[in-house]
Amino acid sequence: MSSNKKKILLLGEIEHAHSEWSSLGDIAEIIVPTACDRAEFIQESKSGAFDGVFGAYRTFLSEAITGRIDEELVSTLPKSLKFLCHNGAGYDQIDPEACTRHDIRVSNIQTAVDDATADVNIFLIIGALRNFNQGMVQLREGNWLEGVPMGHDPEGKTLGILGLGGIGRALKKRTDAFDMKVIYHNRTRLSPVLENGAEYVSFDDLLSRSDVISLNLPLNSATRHIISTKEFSKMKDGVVIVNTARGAVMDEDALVQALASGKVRSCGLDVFEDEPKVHPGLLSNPRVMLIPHMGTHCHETRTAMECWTIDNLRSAITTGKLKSPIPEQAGM
Ligand SMILES: O=CC(=O)O
Repeated sequence: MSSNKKKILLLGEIEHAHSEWSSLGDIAEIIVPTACDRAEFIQESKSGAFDGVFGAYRTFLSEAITGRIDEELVSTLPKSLKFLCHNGAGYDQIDPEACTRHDIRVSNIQTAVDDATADVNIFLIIGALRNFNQGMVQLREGNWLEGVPMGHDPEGKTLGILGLGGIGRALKKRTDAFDMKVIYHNRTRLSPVLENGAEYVSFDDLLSRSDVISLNLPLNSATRHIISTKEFSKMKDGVVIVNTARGAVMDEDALVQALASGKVRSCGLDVFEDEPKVHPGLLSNPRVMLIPHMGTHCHETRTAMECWTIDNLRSAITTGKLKSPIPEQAGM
C-alpha cells in the first residue's frame, strides 16, 4: 500500500527537538543519505535514492556532505524537491538563484537566533575594549597583568552597527545598557520604531565615526570583503572591530595588517573566512578575542532553531508555503 506521506530528506542531524521531529513523522517519511562527501552525495542522488523527495531539512554542518547548494548540486536533485528548509539565519552556503531556477523554495531562520548572537556580540565588544583576552592569556601563563594595557570603557563610545537587522537591533538594546552612542548603516534606512534611537549614517560615515564597529550583515556577493584595506584606512586609529556575522564579510589578511599597524587596536571574532581554520595572524595575536562560531551555541536557542526549521517543513507539507522564505524569494 503506498503511503501518502511526503518524503523529506534530512541533511545533517536533529540534536534537540526530537519530539517535534518525530511528530513530523505523522505527515512525512524521512530519507537519510548515506553519502559522506559531495561526490558520493551527487552519485547517490543520480542513482535515484532521493526520487520523490518533496522537501529537505539542512543544517550548517551538512555542508561537509553536500558542499555548497549551488547549480551543480541542485541540478542533480530530483525535480520533485520543492522546499529546502535551512536551520540557520545566514544562508550563504545556498545559492538562492540556483534554487529559484530549479523551482526550489528556501527558508531560513529569522528572530530565533537574535538574542543569543547579540549576547556573544556584546561579550566580544566588552572583551575587546577592556583587553580581557590579554589578561586571561597572561593569567594562564602565570603572569599577573604583565604587559596588559589599560582598556577603554564602553560608556560614551560610538558603536557603528553595519547591518541593523534582527541581531543588530538586539545588540543595540544591549549596548543601550552601556550608554553607547549607536550609529548604523543599512542599504535602506529603517523606520524610527526599528531604529530605536540609532542614527542612520552613510557607510563612509560609519567607518570614520565609530570607536567600535560591529559587523552584523549577511554574507553574499555584495558583502564579501566589504571591509578590506581601503575601508580600514577610513577608520579611526585604534578602532575596535567585532564580527559575529560571517568571516568573509571582512578580508582577514587586511585585518591582520590593520592589527599590526595599530589601526585596529583589538577585535573580537566569532566567525572566520575558512572555518574551522583560523588565520595564523589572528591566532597568534592576543589582542584578538577568538570564539569558535558559538553565536547560537546554547540549548534553548538551538532547540528553538530546530523547531523553527521543522515548522517551515510542516508548513510546506500542509499549506504548500514556507513560514519564513528567504528575502530573495519573498512573495514568490
Ligand atoms: O551562524 C549562525 C546562523 O547563521 O544561524
